[in-house]
Amino acid sequence: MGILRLAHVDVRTPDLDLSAAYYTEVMGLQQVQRTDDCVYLKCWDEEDHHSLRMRYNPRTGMDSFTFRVEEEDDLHELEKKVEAYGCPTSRVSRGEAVGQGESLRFEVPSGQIMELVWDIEKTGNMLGKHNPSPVPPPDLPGIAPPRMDHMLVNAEEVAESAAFFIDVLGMRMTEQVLDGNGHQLGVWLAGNTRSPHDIAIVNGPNGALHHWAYWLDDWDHIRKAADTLAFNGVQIDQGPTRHGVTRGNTIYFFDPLGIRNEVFTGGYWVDPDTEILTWTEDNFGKGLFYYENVISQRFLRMHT
Ligand SMILES: O=C/C=C/C=C(\O)C(=O)O
Ligand SMILES: [Fe+2]
Repeated sequence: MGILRLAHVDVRTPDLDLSAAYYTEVMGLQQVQRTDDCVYLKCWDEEDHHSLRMRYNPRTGMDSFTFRVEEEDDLHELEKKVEAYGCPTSRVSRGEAVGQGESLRFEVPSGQIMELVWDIEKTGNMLGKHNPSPVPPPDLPGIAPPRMDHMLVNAEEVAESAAFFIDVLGMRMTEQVLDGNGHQLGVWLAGNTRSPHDIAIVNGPNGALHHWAYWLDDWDHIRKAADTLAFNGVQIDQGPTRHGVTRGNTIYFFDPLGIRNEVFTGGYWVDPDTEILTWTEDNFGKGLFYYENVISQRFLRMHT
């Protein structure tokens, strides 16, 4: 019951061709559909219609992010809870969005538009369902991650936002960073997955997207991703390095329009009863970048 996992991120780009070229050739995603003003992309091991929608608009930004719920009825249950909290909701009917049926939309307390959906068009991964190969075709261009992993949004009031995701939407907190007064500066939240985070919220401007991340299967693929990024002249923001929070290995970098991407691997498994890990502000540097123990102004202040 409730929130299952991240489904897709919908962003705007002033240069659809450039963005599509980067996400197919450098990131190595599959372009699944193109309309007049939108490109739909997915990773090779994803079953859903798409995990990224890029829409032409003169201004770069995030339109919305979508989580999948476990059961059809969850949309109705969560609609009541979100309304009771005081966020107005609206329904997007079947046929209005490509690749999915009816969905529920609302603005989260930190200003981003969130969407919940159960009915997603399943187009299958690249391996098929009969005698599937364990690996994708060897000639996929670019980084070619198997799937999207998580995203991070900013909030001026992290605690208020975290309470919404936990108390109203029913997500579980796995880690948090507290300032000297015990106020949350960052929280890491999981849906019904074994991941240490499906979404994280860190202090910053309301409405902002900090990054979304693709999963890679091991640390060696992170190293190869760094080679691919450097070869293609992509601006690397941080890494390759390790997170203290989640224990994951990571690289952050920017797409051609300045949207931050991450590739991520490792991290631990969480059970529903795993205890919350807490970081103090004086260890925030290690929490984010365990080796460097310092967070750059660019990492803290650049958002989409
Ligand atoms: O302030 C940003 C914190 C980023 C942390 C992660 O991207 C992560 O844990 O995956
Ligand atoms: Fe991340």
